[in-house]
Amino acid sequence: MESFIAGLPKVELHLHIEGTLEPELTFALAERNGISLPYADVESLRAAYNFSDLQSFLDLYYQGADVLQTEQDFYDLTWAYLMRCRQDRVMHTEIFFDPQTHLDRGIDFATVIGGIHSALVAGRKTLGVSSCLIMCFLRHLSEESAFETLEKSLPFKAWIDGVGLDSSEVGNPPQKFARVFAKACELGFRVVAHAGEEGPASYIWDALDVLNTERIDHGVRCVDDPLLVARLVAERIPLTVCPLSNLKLRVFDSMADHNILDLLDKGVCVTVNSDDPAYFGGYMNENYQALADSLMASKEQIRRLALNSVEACWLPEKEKEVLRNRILAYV
Ligand code: HPA
Ligand SMILES: [Zn+2]
Repeated sequence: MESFIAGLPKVELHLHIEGTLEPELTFALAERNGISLPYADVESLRAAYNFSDLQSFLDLYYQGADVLQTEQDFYDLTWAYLMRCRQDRVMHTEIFFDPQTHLDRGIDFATVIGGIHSALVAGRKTLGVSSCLIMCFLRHLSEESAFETLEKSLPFKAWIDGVGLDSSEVGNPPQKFARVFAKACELGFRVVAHAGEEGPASYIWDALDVLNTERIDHGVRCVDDPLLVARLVAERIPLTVCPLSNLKLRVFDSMADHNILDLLDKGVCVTVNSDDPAYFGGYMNENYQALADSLMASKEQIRRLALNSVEACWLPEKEKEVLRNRILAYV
Protein backbone atom coordinates (compact mmCIF):
# COMPACT_ATOMS: atom_id res chain seq x y z
CA MET A 1 0.00 0.00 0.00
CA GLU A 2 2.83 2.41 0.83
CA SER A 3 4.28 2.18 -2.68
CA PHE A 4 0.78 2.45 -4.22
CA ILE A 5 0.23 5.71 -2.32
CA ALA A 6 3.72 7.01 -3.06
CA GLY A 7 3.33 6.54 -6.83
CA LEU A 8 -0.29 7.70 -7.13
CA PRO A 9 -0.58 11.07 -8.92
CA LYS A 10 -2.13 13.53 -6.46
CA VAL A 11 -3.68 16.98 -6.19
CA GLU A 12 -3.50 19.08 -3.02
CA LEU A 13 -6.24 21.62 -2.23
CA HIS A 14 -5.67 22.68 1.39
CA LEU A 15 -2.16 23.81 2.19
CA HIS A 16 -1.05 26.91 4.09
CA ILE A 17 2.36 27.89 2.76
CA GLU A 18 3.31 29.32 6.18
CA GLY A 19 2.49 25.87 7.57
CA THR A 20 5.25 24.27 5.51
CA LEU A 21 7.95 26.10 7.48
CA GLU A 22 10.09 23.26 8.82
CA PRO A 23 12.13 23.89 12.00
CA GLU A 24 15.38 23.54 10.00
CA LEU A 25 14.33 26.38 7.68
CA THR A 26 13.08 28.43 10.66
CA PHE A 27 16.57 28.31 12.15
CA ALA A 28 18.29 28.99 8.82
CA LEU A 29 16.10 32.05 8.15
CA ALA A 30 16.48 33.30 11.74
CA GLU A 31 20.23 33.24 11.30
CA ARG A 32 20.10 34.87 7.86
CA ASN A 33 17.88 37.66 9.22
CA GLY A 34 19.61 38.15 12.58
CA ILE A 35 16.57 37.06 14.60
CA SER A 36 16.95 35.23 17.90
CA LEU A 37 14.50 32.40 18.58
CA PRO A 38 13.11 31.36 21.96
CA TYR A 39 14.28 27.76 21.27
CA ALA A 40 17.78 26.31 21.71
CA ASP A 41 17.68 24.13 18.60
CA VAL A 42 15.58 22.40 15.94
CA GLU A 43 14.70 19.53 18.29
CA SER A 44 13.33 21.75 21.04
CA LEU A 45 11.25 23.72 18.52
CA ARG A 46 9.84 20.51 17.10
CA ALA A 47 9.16 19.27 20.64
CA ALA A 48 6.91 22.31 21.18
CA TYR A 49 4.56 21.06 18.44
CA ASN A 50 2.15 19.54 20.88
CA PHE A 51 -1.30 21.05 20.47
CA SER A 52 -4.50 20.84 22.47
CA ASP A 53 -6.72 22.60 19.91
CA LEU A 54 -6.68 24.98 16.93
CA GLN A 55 -5.78 28.06 18.98
CA SER A 56 -2.76 26.46 20.65
CA PHE A 57 -1.44 25.66 17.17
CA LEU A 58 -2.20 29.11 15.75
CA ASP A 59 -0.22 30.81 18.54
CA LEU A 60 2.92 28.93 17.52
CA TYR A 61 2.21 29.15 13.81
CA TYR A 62 1.96 32.97 13.83
CA GLN A 63 5.08 33.21 15.99
CA GLY A 64 6.96 30.93 13.57
CA ALA A 65 6.19 33.24 10.64
CA ASP A 66 8.32 36.01 12.20
CA VAL A 67 11.46 34.65 10.51
CA LEU A 68 9.94 35.33 7.06
CA GLN A 69 11.28 38.78 6.19
CA THR A 70 12.45 39.06 2.58
CA GLU A 71 11.13 38.08 -0.84
CA GLN A 72 13.89 35.44 -0.94
CA ASP A 73 12.56 33.97 2.33
CA PHE A 74 9.09 33.54 0.82
CA TYR A 75 10.66 32.08 -2.32
CA ASP A 76 12.73 29.57 -0.34
CA LEU A 77 9.72 28.56 1.77
CA THR A 78 7.56 27.95 -1.30
CA TRP A 79 10.32 26.22 -3.23
CA ALA A 80 10.98 23.76 -0.39
CA TYR A 81 7.27 22.85 -0.41
CA LEU A 82 7.23 22.37 -4.20
CA MET A 83 10.21 20.01 -3.92
CA ARG A 84 8.11 18.01 -1.46
CA CYS A 85 5.28 18.00 -3.99
CA ARG A 86 7.52 16.41 -6.56
CA GLN A 87 8.70 13.85 -4.01
CA ASP A 88 5.08 12.98 -3.07
CA ARG A 89 3.85 12.96 -6.70
CA VAL A 90 1.63 16.00 -6.13
CA MET A 91 1.03 17.17 -9.71
CA HIS A 92 -1.09 20.21 -8.88
CA THR A 93 -1.48 22.23 -5.68
CA GLU A 94 -3.74 25.10 -4.59
CA ILE A 95 -2.00 26.93 -1.78
CA PHE A 96 -3.17 29.44 0.81
CA PHE A 97 -1.19 32.38 2.07
CA ASP A 98 -2.07 34.72 4.96
CA PRO A 99 -1.05 38.29 3.97
CA GLN A 100 -2.28 39.85 7.23
CA THR A 101 0.21 37.80 9.27
CA HIS A 102 2.98 39.58 7.37
CA LEU A 103 1.44 43.01 6.75
CA ASP A 104 0.92 43.38 10.51
CA ARG A 105 4.69 42.84 10.99
CA GLY A 106 5.56 45.56 8.51
CA ILE A 107 6.28 43.27 5.53
CA ASP A 108 4.93 44.58 2.21
CA PHE A 109 2.32 42.70 0.23
CA ALA A 110 4.71 42.79 -2.76
CA THR A 111 7.48 41.08 -0.76
CA VAL A 112 5.21 38.23 0.31
CA ILE A 113 3.47 37.55 -2.98
CA GLY A 114 6.57 38.28 -5.08
CA GLY A 115 8.51 35.46 -3.44
CA ILE A 116 5.63 32.99 -3.47
CA HIS A 117 4.66 33.75 -7.08
CA SER A 118 8.23 33.47 -8.44
CA ALA A 119 8.64 30.07 -6.80
CA LEU A 120 5.29 28.87 -8.20
CA VAL A 121 6.35 29.94 -11.70
CA ALA A 122 9.69 28.13 -11.31
CA GLY A 123 7.90 25.07 -9.90
CA ARG A 124 5.68 24.89 -12.96
CA LYS A 125 8.62 25.26 -15.31
CA THR A 126 11.30 23.11 -13.72
CA LEU A 127 9.37 20.63 -11.54
CA GLY A 128 6.19 20.28 -13.61
CA VAL A 129 4.03 21.11 -10.57
CA SER A 130 1.09 23.37 -11.49
CA SER A 131 -0.55 25.59 -8.90
CA CYS A 132 -3.19 28.10 -7.90
CA LEU A 133 -2.86 30.71 -5.17
CA ILE A 134 -5.57 31.54 -2.62
CA MET A 135 -5.38 34.59 -0.35
CA CYS A 136 -6.87 33.94 3.09
CA PHE A 137 -8.37 36.51 5.44
CA LEU A 138 -7.71 35.94 9.14
CA ARG A 139 -11.13 35.60 10.73
CA HIS A 140 -9.99 36.71 14.20
CA LEU A 141 -9.22 40.15 12.70
CA SER A 142 -11.81 42.74 11.70
CA GLU A 143 -13.86 43.12 8.55
CA GLU A 144 -12.07 46.42 8.04
CA SER A 145 -8.66 44.73 8.07
CA ALA A 146 -9.92 42.17 5.53
CA PHE A 147 -11.15 44.99 3.26
CA GLU A 148 -7.75 46.71 3.52
CA THR A 149 -6.03 43.46 2.59
CA LEU A 150 -8.32 42.96 -0.40
CA GLU A 151 -7.47 46.48 -1.54
CA LYS A 152 -3.72 45.83 -1.20
CA SER A 153 -4.00 42.64 -3.23
CA LEU A 154 -5.51 44.33 -6.27
CA PRO A 155 -2.22 45.24 -8.02
CA PHE A 156 -1.40 41.50 -7.87
CA LYS A 157 -4.84 40.23 -8.80
CA ALA A 158 -3.54 38.34 -11.84
CA TRP A 159 -1.50 36.11 -9.51
CA ILE A 160 -4.37 35.29 -7.12
CA ASP A 161 -7.03 32.77 -8.08
CA GLY A 162 -9.29 32.97 -5.08
CA VAL A 163 -9.90 34.10 -1.52
CA GLY A 164 -10.36 32.00 1.61
CA LEU A 165 -10.98 32.37 5.33
CA ASP A 166 -8.86 30.82 8.08
CA SER A 167 -7.64 31.22 11.70
CA SER A 168 -9.74 30.97 14.90
CA GLU A 169 -13.11 29.63 13.82
CA VAL A 170 -15.38 29.49 16.88
CA GLY A 171 -16.86 32.94 17.58
CA ASN A 172 -15.88 34.24 14.13
CA PRO A 173 -18.73 33.05 11.90
CA PRO A 174 -18.79 33.49 8.11
CA GLN A 175 -21.33 36.37 8.45
CA LYS A 176 -18.57 38.60 9.81
CA PHE A 177 -17.04 38.62 6.31
CA ALA A 178 -20.18 38.61 4.16
CA ARG A 179 -19.46 42.02 2.62
CA VAL A 180 -15.75 41.34 1.96
CA PHE A 181 -16.58 38.09 0.21
CA ALA A 182 -19.34 39.74 -1.83
CA LYS A 183 -16.79 42.31 -2.98
CA ALA A 184 -14.21 39.60 -3.76
CA CYS A 185 -16.82 37.72 -5.84
CA GLU A 186 -17.67 40.92 -7.68
CA LEU A 187 -13.96 41.38 -8.45
CA GLY A 188 -13.85 37.90 -9.98
CA PHE A 189 -12.09 35.93 -7.23
CA ARG A 190 -13.16 32.34 -6.61
CA VAL A 191 -14.23 31.69 -3.03
CA VAL A 192 -13.55 29.04 -0.39
CA ALA A 193 -13.61 29.11 3.44
CA HIS A 194 -12.58 27.03 6.42
CA ALA A 195 -15.75 25.88 8.17
CA GLY A 196 -16.79 23.01 10.40
CA GLU A 197 -13.28 22.21 11.65
CA GLU A 198 -13.97 23.18 15.28
CA GLY A 199 -17.01 25.31 14.49
CA PRO A 200 -20.58 23.97 14.12
CA ALA A 201 -22.32 22.63 11.02
CA SER A 202 -24.23 25.93 10.82
CA TYR A 203 -20.95 27.66 9.84
CA ILE A 204 -20.78 25.34 6.81
CA TRP A 205 -24.32 26.35 5.75
CA ASP A 206 -23.30 29.99 6.20
CA ALA A 207 -20.06 29.61 4.25
CA LEU A 208 -22.12 28.20 1.37
CA ASP A 209 -25.12 30.51 1.54
CA VAL A 210 -23.66 33.75 2.90
CA LEU A 211 -20.13 33.67 1.44
CA ASN A 212 -21.00 31.65 -1.69
CA THR A 213 -18.04 29.30 -1.31
CA GLU A 214 -17.55 26.59 -3.91
CA ARG A 215 -15.57 24.31 -1.57
CA ILE A 216 -15.41 23.93 2.21
CA ASP A 217 -12.02 23.62 3.92
CA HIS A 218 -12.23 20.88 6.58
CA GLY A 219 -16.03 20.60 6.92
CA VAL A 220 -15.86 17.38 8.95
CA ARG A 221 -18.47 18.63 11.45
CA CYS A 222 -21.07 18.36 8.66
CA VAL A 223 -21.96 14.95 10.08
CA ASP A 224 -23.83 16.67 12.91
CA ASP A 225 -26.49 17.72 10.37
CA PRO A 226 -27.91 15.03 8.02
CA LEU A 227 -29.64 17.67 5.89
CA LEU A 228 -26.30 19.34 5.28
CA VAL A 229 -24.65 16.05 4.33
CA ALA A 230 -27.50 15.43 1.89
CA ARG A 231 -26.89 18.83 0.33
CA LEU A 232 -23.12 18.26 0.05
CA VAL A 233 -23.83 14.96 -1.73
CA ALA A 234 -26.53 16.36 -4.02
CA GLU A 235 -24.46 19.37 -5.08
CA ARG A 236 -21.07 17.58 -5.03
CA ILE A 237 -19.63 20.35 -2.84
CA PRO A 238 -16.03 19.36 -2.11
CA LEU A 239 -14.59 19.16 1.42
CA THR A 240 -10.82 19.60 1.72
CA VAL A 241 -10.20 17.26 4.66
CA CYS A 242 -6.86 17.16 6.51
CA PRO A 243 -6.55 13.92 8.49
CA LEU A 244 -3.24 14.46 10.34
CA SER A 245 -4.21 18.05 11.14
CA ASN A 246 -7.50 16.84 12.64
CA LEU A 247 -5.62 14.34 14.78
CA LYS A 248 -2.97 16.85 15.97
CA LEU A 249 -5.57 19.52 16.79
CA ARG A 250 -7.79 16.92 18.49
CA VAL A 251 -10.78 17.33 16.22
CA PHE A 252 -10.89 13.51 16.50
CA ASP A 253 -9.53 11.56 19.48
CA SER A 254 -7.82 9.03 17.24
CA MET A 255 -7.38 8.45 13.51
CA ALA A 256 -9.58 5.38 13.84
CA ASP A 257 -12.44 7.77 14.72
CA HIS A 258 -11.99 9.92 11.60
CA ASN A 259 -15.13 10.22 9.46
CA ILE A 260 -13.55 10.76 6.01
CA LEU A 261 -14.29 7.27 4.68
CA ASP A 262 -17.87 7.35 6.02
CA LEU A 263 -18.36 10.61 4.13
CA LEU A 264 -16.73 9.13 1.01
CA ASP A 265 -19.06 6.14 1.13
CA LYS A 266 -22.07 8.43 1.59
CA GLY A 267 -21.14 10.16 -1.68
CA VAL A 268 -19.57 13.37 -0.33
CA CYS A 269 -16.73 14.73 -2.49
CA VAL A 270 -14.10 14.45 0.26
CA THR A 271 -10.41 15.02 -0.54
CA VAL A 272 -7.12 14.43 1.34
CA ASN A 273 -4.78 17.32 2.16
CA SER A 274 -1.93 18.21 4.51
CA ASP A 275 -2.96 21.68 5.86
CA ASP A 276 0.22 22.65 7.79
CA PRO A 277 2.50 19.67 7.20
CA ALA A 278 5.57 21.03 9.03
CA TYR A 279 3.50 21.26 12.21
CA PHE A 280 1.25 18.21 11.87
CA GLY A 281 3.81 15.54 11.07
CA GLY A 282 3.22 14.72 7.45
CA TYR A 283 2.83 15.79 3.84
CA MET A 284 0.40 14.25 1.34
CA ASN A 285 1.68 10.68 1.29
CA GLU A 286 1.60 10.47 5.08
CA ASN A 287 -1.96 11.78 5.16
CA TYR A 288 -3.12 9.09 2.72
CA GLN A 289 -1.06 6.48 4.56
CA ALA A 290 -2.77 7.34 7.86
CA LEU A 291 -6.12 6.40 6.25
CA ALA A 292 -4.73 3.09 5.08
CA ASP A 293 -3.16 2.32 8.47
CA SER A 294 -5.95 3.42 10.81
CA LEU A 295 -9.11 3.18 8.71
CA MET A 296 -8.07 0.27 6.48
CA ALA A 297 -8.71 2.38 3.38
CA SER A 298 -8.59 0.19 0.27
CA LYS A 299 -6.69 1.05 -2.91
CA GLU A 300 -9.99 1.83 -4.61
CA GLN A 301 -11.01 4.21 -1.82
CA ILE A 302 -7.59 5.91 -2.05
CA ARG A 303 -8.04 6.23 -5.82
CA ARG A 304 -11.53 7.72 -5.39
CA LEU A 305 -10.15 10.28 -2.94
CA ALA A 306 -7.48 11.27 -5.47
CA LEU A 307 -10.09 11.51 -8.25
CA ASN A 308 -12.26 13.72 -6.02
CA SER A 309 -9.34 16.17 -5.73
CA VAL A 310 -9.12 16.37 -9.51
CA GLU A 311 -12.87 17.01 -9.71
CA ALA A 312 -12.62 19.72 -7.02
CA CYS A 313 -9.54 21.53 -8.33
CA TRP A 314 -9.46 24.69 -10.44
CA LEU A 315 -7.50 23.41 -13.43
CA PRO A 316 -9.13 23.78 -16.86
CA GLU A 317 -11.27 20.76 -17.80
CA LYS A 318 -8.74 19.52 -20.37
CA GLU A 319 -5.96 19.33 -17.77
CA LYS A 320 -8.30 17.66 -15.31
CA GLU A 321 -9.02 15.00 -17.90
CA VAL A 322 -5.31 14.25 -18.31
CA LEU A 323 -4.87 13.88 -14.54
CA ARG A 324 -8.04 11.81 -14.16
CA ASN A 325 -6.83 9.38 -16.83
CA ARG A 326 -3.42 9.06 -15.18
CA ILE A 327 -5.04 8.22 -11.85
CA LEU A 328 -7.45 5.73 -13.46
CA ALA A 329 -4.60 4.04 -15.37
CA TYR A 330 -2.36 3.83 -12.30
CA VAL A 331 -1.91 0.38 -10.74
O1 HPA B 1 -6.45 24.31 9.91
C1 HPA B 1 -6.50 25.55 10.06
N1 HPA B 1 -7.62 26.13 10.51
C2 HPA B 1 -7.73 27.45 10.67
N2 HPA B 1 -6.72 28.27 10.41
C3 HPA B 1 -5.58 27.76 9.97
N3 HPA B 1 -4.44 28.39 9.64
C4 HPA B 1 -3.58 27.45 9.26
N4 HPA B 1 -4.14 26.24 9.36
C5 HPA B 1 -5.42 26.42 9.79
ZN1 LIG C 1 -6.29 25.01 6.97
